[in-house]
Amino acid sequence: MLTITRKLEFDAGHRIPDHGSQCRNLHGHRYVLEITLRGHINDTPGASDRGMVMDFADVKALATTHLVAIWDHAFLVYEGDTRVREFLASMPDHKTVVLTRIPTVENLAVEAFRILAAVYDVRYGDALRLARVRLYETPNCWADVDASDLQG
Ligand SMILES: Nc1nc2c(c(=O)[nH]1)N=C([C@H](O)[C@H](O)COP(=O)(O)OP(=O)(O)OP(=O)(O)O)CN2
Ligand SMILES: [Zn+2]
Repeated sequence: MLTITRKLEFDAGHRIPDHGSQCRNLHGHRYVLEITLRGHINDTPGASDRGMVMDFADVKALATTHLVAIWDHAFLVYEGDTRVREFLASMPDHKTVVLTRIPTVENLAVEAFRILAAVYDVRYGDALRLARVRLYETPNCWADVDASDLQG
């Protein structure tokens, strides 16, 4: 078994409602998402992905469908942030994602892990596991969620 990692990027707005400093303001980030998968190298003769744990193009496609396309250019808002939710709802067709937790990078990384882990569980079972999600909020700030962090 070994791991591979695919990096994707997306832009999103957020705020941390009770933050004591400037992060309570509406602002955005170019988030960098690193998806790490653990599996065996495919050695099936003639297979398109022979020699690979998973084709990076397929890693990208799955993550885009189930997460990145949904969060990209959206405003990620805490469900309890009623003032901002009302404001966003007043704008026709605004792309808003309502989250059950405050959109810190820690909570977003956990949510991303849960979404992607469910996708890999259904498709691949034990053959291919989501091992880690790393989410950068800025080049200097990030959160890691490892599979062992969410067990139990
Ligand atoms: N533990 C956390 N701390 C902070 C979070 C977070 O999600 N988890 N988020 C923020 C702000 O939203 C913001 O994204 C961070 O801004 P800032 O501290 O300014 O980050 P920079 O990398 O731009 O900092 P520099 O000092 O400019 O390098 C705050 N805290
Ligand atoms: Zn921020």
